[in-house]
Amino acid sequence: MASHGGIQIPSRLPLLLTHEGVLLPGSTTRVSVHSARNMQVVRSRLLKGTSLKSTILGVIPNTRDPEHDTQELPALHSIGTAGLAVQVVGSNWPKPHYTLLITGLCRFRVTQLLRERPFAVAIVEQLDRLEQYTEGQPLDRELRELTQNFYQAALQLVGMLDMSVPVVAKLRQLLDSLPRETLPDVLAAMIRTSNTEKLQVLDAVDLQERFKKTLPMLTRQIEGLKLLQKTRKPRPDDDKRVVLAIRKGGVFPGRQFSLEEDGEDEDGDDMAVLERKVKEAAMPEPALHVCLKELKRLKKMPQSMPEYALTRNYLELMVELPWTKSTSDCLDIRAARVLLDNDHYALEKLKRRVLEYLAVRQLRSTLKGPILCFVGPPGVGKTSVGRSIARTLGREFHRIALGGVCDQSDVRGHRRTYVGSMPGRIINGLKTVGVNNPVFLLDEVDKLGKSLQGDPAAALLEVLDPEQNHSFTDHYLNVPFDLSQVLFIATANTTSTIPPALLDRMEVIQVPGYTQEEKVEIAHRHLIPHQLEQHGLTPQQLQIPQDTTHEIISKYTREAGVRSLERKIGAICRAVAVKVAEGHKMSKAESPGETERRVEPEQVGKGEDSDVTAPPEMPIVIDQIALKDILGPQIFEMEVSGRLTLPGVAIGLAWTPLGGEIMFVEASRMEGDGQLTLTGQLGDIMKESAHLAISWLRSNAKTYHLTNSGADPLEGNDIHLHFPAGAVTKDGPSAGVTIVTCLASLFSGRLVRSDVTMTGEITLRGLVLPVGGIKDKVLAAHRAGLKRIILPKRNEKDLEEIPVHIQAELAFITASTLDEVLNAAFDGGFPAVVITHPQITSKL
Ligand SMILES: Nc1ncnc2c1ncn2[C@@H]1O[C@H](COP(=O)(O)OP(=O)(O)OP(=O)(O)O)[C@@H](O)[C@H]1O
Repeated sequence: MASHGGIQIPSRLPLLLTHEGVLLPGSTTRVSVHSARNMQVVRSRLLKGTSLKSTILGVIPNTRDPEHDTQELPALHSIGTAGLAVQVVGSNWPKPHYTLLITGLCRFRVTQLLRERPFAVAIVEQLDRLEQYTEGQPLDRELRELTQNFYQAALQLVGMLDMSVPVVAKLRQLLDSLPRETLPDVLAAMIRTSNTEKLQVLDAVDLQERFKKTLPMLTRQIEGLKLLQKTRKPRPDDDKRVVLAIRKGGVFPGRQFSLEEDGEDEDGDDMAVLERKVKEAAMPEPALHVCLKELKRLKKMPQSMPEYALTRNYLELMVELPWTKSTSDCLDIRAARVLLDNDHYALEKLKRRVLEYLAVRQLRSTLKGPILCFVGPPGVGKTSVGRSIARTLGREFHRIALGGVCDQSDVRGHRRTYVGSMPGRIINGLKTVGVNNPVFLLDEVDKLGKSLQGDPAAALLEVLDPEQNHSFTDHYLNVPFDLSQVLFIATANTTSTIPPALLDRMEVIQVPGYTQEEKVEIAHRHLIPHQLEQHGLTPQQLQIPQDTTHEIISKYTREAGVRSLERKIGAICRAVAVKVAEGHKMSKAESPGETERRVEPEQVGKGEDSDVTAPPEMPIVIDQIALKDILGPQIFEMEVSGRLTLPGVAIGLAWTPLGGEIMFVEASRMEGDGQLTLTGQLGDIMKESAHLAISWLRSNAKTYHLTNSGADPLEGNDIHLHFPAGAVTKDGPSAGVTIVTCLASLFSGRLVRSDVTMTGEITLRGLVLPVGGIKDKVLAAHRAGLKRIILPKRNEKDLEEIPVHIQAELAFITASTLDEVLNAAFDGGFPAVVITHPQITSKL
């Protein structure tokens, strides 16, 4: 039996014949066992044997053992490696086989093959004679140098491997602890070498020769790694890693790149990056303090913990917030005026107020001013004026839609203890714009809701209050953020539903609806060019004359703003775009008849006939017929005419958040016992107005001849008052005069003038009090084609707001008493029998 450094292999060894891979001493490899002979070795030696000796096999490389017993054993490689089978794994699928894990012990030479079946057994001679080292014999100089060079190269190689510092340190330790003579075998097994090369190493029985054979393989590997590193793109934080490595004392020759294992590596990196970002975010002291604390916690947390992600998200938000980042204002009032004028037609009052506001801000260079709140019907340009303000100031713009928000945490965020907690809309907005002085448009403040989750309006109070908002604390952040540089603008459709405390902090600027003419101008200056651009059309392709715009406005839209007008123009553009794209002619396209009249007469008859592939005549001009083709039959009609043909109907004017409206009031009388029925979804104030009106008429019935026989017109009668469009809730006192007029018409049997409309609150004594929303109401009357408007006398001043050309088309009658109203509402007046009769009042 041969011996070597404590390893002693039996002189008779069962042979395992392998054909893939070469087992070298000092390394461990997996060997797949399929062939009959090898299977027998496993079964009889490894599975049955119980001694350590039986687990030592002679592994002969490069031999394919024949599948069938009949076939002769091929010539065997004379040198093999004695190996210790440390693990046997068997499987029956797809066919019975074993996988062995074998550790190479030492070389041997086959001296005599004892038998071939059922497995080969040979007498062997242990080859590795390494006593020179272990027994302290002096090495010859060449071998010593070789060994030293090899060791250095091995160190260099380990240093170049892309592994974490601890792994490299371990490898280094291993290199130091191994006897030097084993290094060629160990490293040849580790590095990228072919089977032939490994076979050469195995065959190099002489140690010196073995060093000589393996050293070039090692240097080749080092060169290869160097090349790889050169071609590899340096990562942005490579420098930092090297610095980190130096600090940790982990410098290895040739090692310049990553020092950590991949997974750990990225994480460690990320942490460092995050930490750097936290320090660079220029946050105020309290926020920085919290961040550093969280960062410390995060470093200790395993990634699998749910809190890890939460804390990380928090930190990432904190570093993204614009604590000190801001844009510089570039306000030039003259330029602002031009810009506002260019962006918006009309809106004079609003633009004037905005300019004043900006001018004051420029002079005082402070933000502590009122918060502007634009109140008006939808589509009148409130949002877009807000956007223009941001542009004039050169600031970022962000719109926060508050419609339907009924949870405090929408504004102020959720506490971080909640799963899925988020910051509120204010902080989110700041993160989006990335600066701390944007223009925030709080859209639809009047539509804030309330719920069990707290009142969002209360949270907004803090946001909007210049005294408090420098330390606004979002629940998610849990540290104050200075909002004092943010310019807040609010919009609403009505002030009535804005919480009073919020309204108190804002300066309301009413934005009334547009007149027909203004809408036409807006359409031609802004909406049509914008829609053309949106649809990829040019004015050379599509023209919409002013008459057509008038038609669209009066027949297809009924709104105070211009939003649905814009949509209709969009619909026209789409229809034309299809025609342009198809190459069809708009005129005599496919079908004769109406379609052929879609263009102006001059374009018809220019040889278009049935040429469907020819491009359409440019520009395509939308006339009334083309309009009907595209938008369909008109949607709205002047419904006034025809409805005033019976006594007991009058037209009033109402103000709604959507603008002014004309409102019909109908009354009918039937036999009964003096009951009053009111229908049409009326609010309390409206009901009171109805009762007031009835009372006044009853008390004045005699004066105006409203009864046939008795003193009370209600005697033996029930009265039903109806306000059509019952789906819409109506409230407010301004229908008082209309109800009186309607009932007066009913009782007197006279028709109200068909061109008259009115508004005004009444008192029991017959006085007419002023009401709001005059401009919107007048515009609605004008839209509806009514010519005569009865207003409370004290509202006369509001007429100034009405454009002159509209005033010219309307007759305004101002009244301070109901008597004046009735006289103006009926043709030929509404005379009282004895106007100054002293008994009238005494009858009350
Ligand atoms: N005076 C105007 N000049 C030019 N364009 C206008 C004007 N008024 C409104 N517009 C245009 O009308 C469209 C609707 O306006 P915007 O969205 O600002 O309405 P809004 O008043 O904010 O409505 P909402 O109350 O529904 O939010 C926009 O495309 C806007 O450019």
